[in-house]
Amino acid sequence: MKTALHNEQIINLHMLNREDYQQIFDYAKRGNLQCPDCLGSVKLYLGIEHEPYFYHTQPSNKSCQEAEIPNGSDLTEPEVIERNGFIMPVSRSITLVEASPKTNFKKAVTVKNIPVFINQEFNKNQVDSSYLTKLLECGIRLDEKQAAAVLYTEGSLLVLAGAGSGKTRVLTARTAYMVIEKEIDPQSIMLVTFTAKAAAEMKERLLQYPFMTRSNVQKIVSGTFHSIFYRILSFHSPQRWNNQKLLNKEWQRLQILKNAGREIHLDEKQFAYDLAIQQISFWKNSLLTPDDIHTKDDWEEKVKYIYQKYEEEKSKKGLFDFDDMLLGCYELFKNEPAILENYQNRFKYFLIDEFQDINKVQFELMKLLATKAGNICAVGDDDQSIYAFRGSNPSYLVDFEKEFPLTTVVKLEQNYRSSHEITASANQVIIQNKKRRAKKMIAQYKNDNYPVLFYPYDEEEEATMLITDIQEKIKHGFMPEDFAILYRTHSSSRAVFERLAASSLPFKLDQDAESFYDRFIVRTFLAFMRMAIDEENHSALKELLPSLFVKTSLLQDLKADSILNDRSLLECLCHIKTGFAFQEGKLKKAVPIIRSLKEIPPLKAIEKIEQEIGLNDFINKRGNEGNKLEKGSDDVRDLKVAAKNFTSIADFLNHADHMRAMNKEIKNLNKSNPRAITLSTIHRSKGLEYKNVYIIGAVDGNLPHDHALEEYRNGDASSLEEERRLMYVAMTRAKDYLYISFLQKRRGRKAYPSRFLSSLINKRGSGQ
Ligand SMILES: Nc1ncnc2c1ncn2[C@@H]1O[C@H](COP(=O)(O)OP(=O)(O)OP(=O)(O)O)[C@@H](O)[C@H]1O
Repeated sequence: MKTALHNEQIINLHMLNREDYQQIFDYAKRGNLQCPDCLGSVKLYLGIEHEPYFYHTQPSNKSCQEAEIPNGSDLTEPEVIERNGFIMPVSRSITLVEASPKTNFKKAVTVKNIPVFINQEFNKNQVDSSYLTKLLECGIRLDEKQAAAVLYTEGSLLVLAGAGSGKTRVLTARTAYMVIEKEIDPQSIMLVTFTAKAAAEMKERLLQYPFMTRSNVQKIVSGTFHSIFYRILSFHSPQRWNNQKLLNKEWQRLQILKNAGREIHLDEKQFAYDLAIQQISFWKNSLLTPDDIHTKDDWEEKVKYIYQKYEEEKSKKGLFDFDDMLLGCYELFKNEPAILENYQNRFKYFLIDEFQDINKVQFELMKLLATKAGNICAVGDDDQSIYAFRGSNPSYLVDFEKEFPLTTVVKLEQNYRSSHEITASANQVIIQNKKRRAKKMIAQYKNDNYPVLFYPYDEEEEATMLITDIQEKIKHGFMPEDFAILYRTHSSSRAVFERLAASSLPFKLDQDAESFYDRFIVRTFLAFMRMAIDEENHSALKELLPSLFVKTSLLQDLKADSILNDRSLLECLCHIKTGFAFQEGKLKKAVPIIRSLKEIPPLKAIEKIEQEIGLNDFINKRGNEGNKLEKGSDDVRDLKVAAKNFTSIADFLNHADHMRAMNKEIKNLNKSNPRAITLSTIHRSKGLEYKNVYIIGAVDGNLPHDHALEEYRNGDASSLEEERRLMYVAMTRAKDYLYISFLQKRRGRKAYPSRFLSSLINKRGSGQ
């Protein structure tokens, strides 16, 4: 059904402006739409599988007729007027829409452009081994390549493990084989994982192997690089490496850097300290002291200066950061050969997971320890290297044989996770990267569920469409834990969070994911609106003062003025003495503008704050515009998209407060709920798998991110390749169903499908 009644007026989906679909969806949700025929309540379907249509919420007694669209030859645009935000034909009839049909909706398409599936019987153990037979008896099956990697224990081994190829299975089966079958002392095995969670999972899985006892598992030295090397350091000098001296909070490090920055007059608000912190960590992990650095530009020169000062300050106070744990151990081994030898004699076998994410200091440490015994097994996938910003470098994996010339290489190319349709699509994306080791994932099965590419109008509709899809699937038997919604940066998840929060679906999100409405620039805009509806709002005033370049210390004067002269806090801004006539003039002008905000919808209010109060200046200074990933100006665009749904600022503010509270509640409630939909950045989803995966915001500027596109335009393709790997990681999390959203508008601007996927849409494929 393409028509419905709203306030006695016909709404026809063929006539509706594309951007109004969401609003109609919301009207329907509130019960404000009727069937033009039986006047029963109808809703709007806005999902992925079908084009939008109205449907009865209760079965209708009548067999309702569709309000027909004339089948005329008149395809000229009808005369239209705008009413209640909707475009309506001027001469319309209630039951008949006199207009030419125009379908604004772009239907979802499926990926078809992939090779046919060839059924291959790979999962047979062709290697004759009693160990493999024992494993099979316990239900643990290894394919030929996996078996080869498990049984090869002496010498250096590189396991190139494609996504979903069972590297965790290989690492655990190999460790169990060494301990149980080869009777290798578990204390001589070092098993390094990328996260503490992975280490715990590895131990848990090891216990499932025949004859592996808890005591054996506990004897294996396993953990992250940081945990293992920190244990070594604190054993040798517990005073120096006392964890009380660890700078474990980012603000602690920032404070030292900002103090150093003041010496060279760096503007605290404008200088991108968060990037500087990353750059310093990158240098440290690359074993570069300030003296080794040849700066590329003025920015790096400044970062180098504060890096030097940061190191001096730390050593003066005996403090250390996470990077120092690895550097400290590296220095210990270099300076104390006897200690190094001791560890070289103790550890005989090294297994390193996620080798593609290793950085220089980690690589050098492993080399120091492992070269003597020579039994090193590195497992990784260069296509899943996504931590370059932390100093990770896939070239240690790509060029592994240069450092360990007698290496045996085993390629695991069978993908046990995803269907052929998903695997082949992901292959097609990743082969376009130039810097990689050639390999190809081969799926074990096909299910005819081709990845779906869908075209929401904007972020709001994207959220609605995928929640509709999830609800439909749950009705058909899927569980909430079968779903993951993945995004490039956390800020892209605002609309999805809001839609999920309004539904009854359980969902979980990263513990460090702050609410969109808690972001600094967003809070500032909201403070203006709060002040407009409550002129005595003390905390809102405090929050907005910096954006007017008024010192918060003047807050006391404002309060005193308010009491003494009996005027509202907002009014007091007109009388405040800042010492600058120009600024006082601006404040006088700002007050009536702030007051006027309460009369207008929130979207208009945001524009007014930007343009008439002049917040753009403030955003330029304080909005982290120097940042690569998260800029204040982008937050303002996101805020406008969110505000579009509201007609009054009071409602919008209530909504924002509710969402902030929900963010905290959801994080507490579903922290460890295994029965929940996962909302996650792509980075955090690594290593995980779900039956259904939705990748949202797959458009140029987001994935690939703008910063990578800019670097590519300047001749450096490495970030773009890393972004493509992110897309690959996201796609390969899906087992059975994969949905990718091509927003038509992102942050209020026209958006274009991610260039990474053009080979899946166009027959001829694409370049970078
Ligand atoms: N030989 C096998 N036969 C059947 N299933 C297997 C086999 N090996 C692994 N699997 C299954 O394949 C899936 C992927 O395995 P695993 O999580 O170990 O992959 P991975 O290589 O670590 O993936 P990624 O690197 O993409 O995170 C798991 O569900 C695992 O149980």
